[in-house]
Amino acid sequence: MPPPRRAVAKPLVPARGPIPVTLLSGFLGAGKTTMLEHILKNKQGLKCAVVVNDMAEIDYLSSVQSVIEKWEDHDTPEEDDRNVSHLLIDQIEFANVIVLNKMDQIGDETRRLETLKLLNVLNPTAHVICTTRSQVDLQELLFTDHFTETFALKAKGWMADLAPGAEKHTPETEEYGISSWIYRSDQPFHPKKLYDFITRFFLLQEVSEPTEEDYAAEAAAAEAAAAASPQEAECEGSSSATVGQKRPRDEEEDAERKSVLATNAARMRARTDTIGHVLRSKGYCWIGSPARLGSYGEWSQAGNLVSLGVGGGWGMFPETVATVRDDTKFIEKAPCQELVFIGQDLKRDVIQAMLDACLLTAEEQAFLSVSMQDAGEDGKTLLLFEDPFEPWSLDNAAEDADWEDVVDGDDDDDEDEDEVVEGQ
Ligand SMILES: Nc1nc2c(ncn2[C@@H]2O[C@H](COP(=O)(O)OP(=O)(O)OP(=O)(O)O)[C@@H](O)[C@H]2O)c(=O)[nH]1
Repeated sequence: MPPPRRAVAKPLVPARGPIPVTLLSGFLGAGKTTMLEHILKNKQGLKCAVVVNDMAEIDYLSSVQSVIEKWEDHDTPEEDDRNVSHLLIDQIEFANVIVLNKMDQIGDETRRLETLKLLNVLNPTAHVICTTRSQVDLQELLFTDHFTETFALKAKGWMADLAPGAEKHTPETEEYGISSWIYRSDQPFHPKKLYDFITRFFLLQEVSEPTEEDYAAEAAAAEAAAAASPQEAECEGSSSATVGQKRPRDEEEDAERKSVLATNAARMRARTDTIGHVLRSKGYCWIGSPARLGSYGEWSQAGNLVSLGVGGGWGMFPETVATVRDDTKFIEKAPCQELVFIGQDLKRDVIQAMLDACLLTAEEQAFLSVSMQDAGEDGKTLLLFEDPFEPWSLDNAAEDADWEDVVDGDDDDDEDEDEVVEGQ
């Protein structure tokens, strides 16, 4: 009698055609190598080539179970333009499949559901798979044919929230206190008040496009460093006599780092106590300085860090992606505030009241309108309110916008150019 025929698994990938690519990313220790081994040992006839891009310098060890705490504790803005929180959130928002590994490490069912809920709010369209030792059905992971740029853009929960009519879909009940909420206003912020709000609760990282001068300064610095390299080499050599001892510069850096961490912790406490556990906020803001009125500010917060910089002119406002089909489109947008807040036990009323208090008062707005009307084209150079933010590079942004359209004018002839309104 012939031996029974062994069942041969159906290959996942067709013999011909383009080679499918799967991008696997995650923090150190998440279980990527374990997953790769699982993939490479597959019994489904799947032949895989692996290209590794090791980002070992990002010193981060976390299972997603502890994501909430890690977001708060490991912000290191000086080491990476995007801090660890932003990196983690970018990965979650971009993914079309999220593998939540090390489930054996999550003993608490509530914690598990809380994490799943959070992932769903951050990225409502991703397929989430819970695994232990990365044991995932490869059908769910590879060759899914899910990726399109539109899908990746749409995946961002905050963008879906900003889409017209999206609020209707927000569930009334908030499981585990995790929710998203939008702050909106059609009035500009007072720059100093907004700055104070941000720096009371977060670390602020101002993002600016490099200018021609920045490039020139960078090139000059590189040239100077190259010219000075023999001396530097000498210095390095002499420091070998003090092996094992910390150089003064290291101590200074340590002290600075400790101070950043202390500030971080204090702001996190203030934030949680006052406005709730804000994990993510993102959107567009409008700042009432004459030089900024024609541009929207792009606001992106994850954990302790708020990144803020000029996004573009209001005439080039990106259409919310939920309405985008194949391409990114731009629309004319009336200047406004649209900030999505995602978090746990958000104190919406407090955030609403505090941000409302950052808006220009009716009196300030009238003063702004009149001053700019009177100053004409020079209005953009007026400094009407204290503005601690770094100047925005308007090369690619507000120069294109018809900034005068965004300010109501009247016939009052107040001509106090360059006047700073004290105490406002
Ligand atoms: N308890 C538990 N341990 C796991 C699980 N998955 C992986 N591990 C272990 O976690 C450690 C890290 O796993 P790796 O697969 O090396 O993680 P990685 O993401 O490749 O790590 P890096 O290469 O450092 O980025 C190893 O000791 C694994 O055996 C799991 O589901 N549960």
